[in-house]
Formats: sequence, structure tokens, C-alpha cells
Amino acid sequence: MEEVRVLIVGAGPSGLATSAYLNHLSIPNIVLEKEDCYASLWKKRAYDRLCLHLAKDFCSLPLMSHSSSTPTFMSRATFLKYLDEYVTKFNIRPRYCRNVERAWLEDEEEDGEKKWRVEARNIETGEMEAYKAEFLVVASGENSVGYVPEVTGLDTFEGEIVHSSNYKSGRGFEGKDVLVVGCGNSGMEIALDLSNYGAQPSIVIRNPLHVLKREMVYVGMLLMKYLPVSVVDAILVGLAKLKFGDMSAYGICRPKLGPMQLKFATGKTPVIDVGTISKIQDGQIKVVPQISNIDGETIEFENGVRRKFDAIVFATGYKSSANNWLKDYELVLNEKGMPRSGIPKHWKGKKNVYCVGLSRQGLAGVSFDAKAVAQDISNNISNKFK
Ligand SMILES: Cc1cc2nc3c(=O)[nH]c(=O)nc-3n(C[C@H](O)[C@H](O)[C@H](O)COP(=O)(O)OP(=O)(O)OC[C@H]3O[C@@H](n4cnc5c(N)ncnc54)[C@H](O)[C@@H]3O)c2cc1C
Ligand SMILES: NC(=O)C1=CN([C@@H]2O[C@H](COP(=O)(O)OP(=O)(O)OC[C@H]3O[C@@H](n4cnc5c(N)ncnc54)[C@H](OP(=O)(O)O)[C@@H]3O)[C@@H](O)[C@H]2O)C=CC1
Ligand SMILES: O=C(O)C(=O)Cc1c[nH]c2ccccc12
Repeated sequence: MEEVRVLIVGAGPSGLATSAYLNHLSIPNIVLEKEDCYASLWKKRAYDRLCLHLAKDFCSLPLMSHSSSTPTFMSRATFLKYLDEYVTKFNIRPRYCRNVERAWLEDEEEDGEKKWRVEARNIETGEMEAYKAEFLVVASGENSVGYVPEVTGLDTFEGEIVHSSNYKSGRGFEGKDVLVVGCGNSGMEIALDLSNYGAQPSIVIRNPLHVLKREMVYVGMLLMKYLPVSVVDAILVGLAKLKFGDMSAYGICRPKLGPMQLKFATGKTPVIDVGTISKIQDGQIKVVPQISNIDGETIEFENGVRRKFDAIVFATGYKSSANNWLKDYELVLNEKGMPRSGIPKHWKGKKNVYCVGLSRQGLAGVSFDAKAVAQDISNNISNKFK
């Protein structure tokens, strides 16, 4: 059994940022990561052509901004280089290949204080390791496991089925009819990538969505410092109408709530167009309604149309998996493994458990949470000695 002040589960940007801030405050902490590297989502589970959609001002972790020579919109490789420098600068040493399988609040200690017990499987040795901590930080990610919806007849589908987290590029899909299910940022960019590689993609769009350009979002983020969000949204929708026009003929309608208000209220990110819309408008990418059922290689849609496909890419989003290992999850999370409390106090649970990076606000949200959590832990420790 190893004792530590703070135990952090996950070495993605959230775990790294929390550890960095705790190190800065000289608070001992251990980071446990199930993969053999940090930022595994960015290194192993993202498609090749991924670039950050937000400007660098909104993509830094606490205590270290991007250098002035970094371009406004970074590639994944540049972001990973930043993380390399971050880990070195703050001397963060995650323990890799440690899959946290169980964490719970231990019964009363002799001094009357409960502590967190954490059990992690060392994937290399197969042994279970035990830890005891005063504070527990959930940093296992809101994009932890790929979500695939239930579809009637999916088990009969004869072609390839892949979730967006396992999609790298359109190589191998040349000349194929591919159905992309889901029109978030992953689905829209994967449809474009497939088309660029010579596949014939179709994309399922079942609900209204906002489409913006990354420059519009950048301007919107800056304007939000000075203007109410409803005004910023009106400007963004105006710009989007100028740029893309009315897209209802292609099955794309705008939601009633503006893009920024929707993001804050529900976490639903506007689609940041990287070239998909013009391919939809010129027919290289087809929009289709929701699937009603699958029978062998034939997929039937809710408008009654039936078509054959060679492959399906599910870009249907992700789920948090924290509830699988965090037994006392209700102290901080709901049944879906997401924060119980709304923004801005979502990061603080009861009994010294916290969460970082589960507010669906991207890297800016990660940074906010990590700082808040580390400072709260620091206050908690110093109050004890008052
Ligand atoms: C394709 C894609 C692109 C994105 N692009 C952007 C972007 O450009 N800008 C932006 O702001 N946001 C983006 N996001 C959102 C992204 O989730 C966050 O930016 C960021 O990665 C969140 O960091 P995190 O540390 O909270 O989660 P993650 O990066 O998911 O890291 C969590 C870590 O915890 C580990 N872990 C999970 N369970 C356990 C366990 N039981 N035991 C031990 N370790 C565990 C995982 O292996 C993982 O390494 C993107 C998301 C996706 C899916
Ligand atoms: N470069 C970047 O910065 C990128 C950032 N990201 C971010 O990563 C996060 C995850 O994105 P993403 O992977 O796109 O996931 P999202 O959760 O954002 O999108 C999931 C999509 O799947 C659709 N969907 C879900 N269930 C079904 C179903 N049963 N049938 C049909 N459609 C369905 C949703 O539609 P509906 O709205 O109708 O539910 C939605 O369009 C987001 O925050 C995103 O912005 C992702 C890629 C690139
Ligand atoms: O890329 C994402 O999914 C993000 O969550 C980043 C993000 C945070 N706030 C936003 C507002 C508009 C567009 C993207 C984001």
C-alpha cells in the first residue's frame, strides 16, 4: 500500500494540468495512466489530419502559454510538442500501464478521517497495486470510450464497422461507399477525409446543427469578453448565413439557440467546417436521414430509401467511463459519469473527490478545472493547520 496526498486518474491534458499545478504548489501527487504514454487520446485515438479548432489562446494548460512562434491554429503534432515541454517543465511523471479498476472511500481512519483507496492493475506485471490518498482527482476523460448506438440489424452488416476513435484516414476506403453516422466535428471531418481519398461518403444528419468557420469562433470567443453571449451568437449566425447560405436543401438546419449559448448549456460543439460543406453542396458528400434498419449490406433510412454500403464509420461520440471504477461516484458524478453539479462548480465533489475535464468545454475547460481543483486542495490542506 502506497500513501500519497493526491491521486490523479488519467494522464490526458486534465491529469497533466492538475499534476503540474499541484507540483507548482509543492503538493505531492501520483498520476496513474492505463496506456503506455500520456495524452493517449491525442497520440493513439485521433485521425491523422486532426488540427485544433480553437486558436492557441484557448488551448493552453495552466502556467504555460504557447510560444509566440506557434501558429494561431495548431496541428496535433504542435500540440503534442507543447505537452512534451509541459511535462518536462513541471516534472510530471505519470505511472504508465496502470489501469485503475476500483476506487472507494475507506471506512473511518483512527484519526476520524476517511481516505480514498485506489486499486490499479499493473498491465505489465498483471499485479494489483494499492494506493491510499487524501484527495482523489477523476481525470479519465469525457471521451473515454467510443459510443455506438443500437441499430436494428447492425449485427447482419457485412462490411467494415469502425468507430471514429479508431479511424486514421481514408486509405483503404478508395472507391467504397461509406456511411458516416454522426455529424459532430469528427463525423464531418471524416466524411471530408474519405472523399479526399476517393471514397463515396454519405453522412447521417438527424438534428439541427450550427456550422461555423474556425475564424468565426475565434472572433466570437474574443467578443465574449466584451459583449453578451446572445449578441455574439447573433453575429456568429449572421456570419454563418453569409458564408454558407441556407443549407436546408441539404438537410442542414440551424438550431434555435445560438452556437455559444448551446455550447455552454449542453456542451454540444458547433461544427467547425474544414471543407465538408462545399463537398456537400457540390454533391461529393451526400446527406442522409437517420438509419431505420440494416439488412446485410443494405441500409434503409427513415425516408424509406435503401442503399448498399461497404463500410460504416460511427462518429457518434463518446462516454465517460469513470463510473466503472469509481464506486462512490455519486459524490461527484451522475449516472453517466459526468459532473453532478452545473458549471462553474462542477469540478468539486464531496469528501475530497474532484473531477477535471468533464464539463465539455474543451482544453479551456480543462485548464480552468485543473487550476480550481489544485487551489481548492491547497486551501483544504492549509485550513487543517490553522
Ligand atoms: C478527436 C478529438 C479532437 C479533439 N480536439 C479538441 C480541440 O481541438 N480542442 C479542444 O479544446 N478539445 C478537443 N477535444 C476534446 C478533448 O477531449 C480534450 O481537449 C482533452 O483531450 C481532454 O483531456 P482529458 O485529459 O480530460 O481526457 P483524455 O485526453 O481523454 O485523457 C484521459 C486519460 O485517462 C486515461 N484513463 C481513462 N480511464 C482510466 C483508468 N481507469 N485508469 C487509468 N487511466 C485511465 C486515458 O487512457 C487517457 O489517457 C477533442 C476530442 C476528440 C475526441
Ligand atoms: N479538431 C477538433 O478540434 C475536433 C474536436 N472534436 C471534439 O471532440 C468532441 C467529440 O466529437 P465527436 O466525436 O464529433 O462527437 P459528438 O458527441 O460531438 O457528436 C456525435 C454526433 O453523433 C450523432 N449521433 C449520436 N447518436 C446518434 C444516433 N443514434 N444516430 C445518428 N446520429 C447520432 C450526434 O447527433 P445529435 O446531435 O443528433 O445527437 C452528433 O452529431 C467534441 O467536443 C468535438 O468538438 C472532434 C473532432 C475534431
Ligand atoms: O473542440 C471542442 O469540442 C471544444 O469543446 C472546444 C470548445 C470550447 N468552447 C467552444 C466554443 C465553440 C467551439 C468549440 C469550443
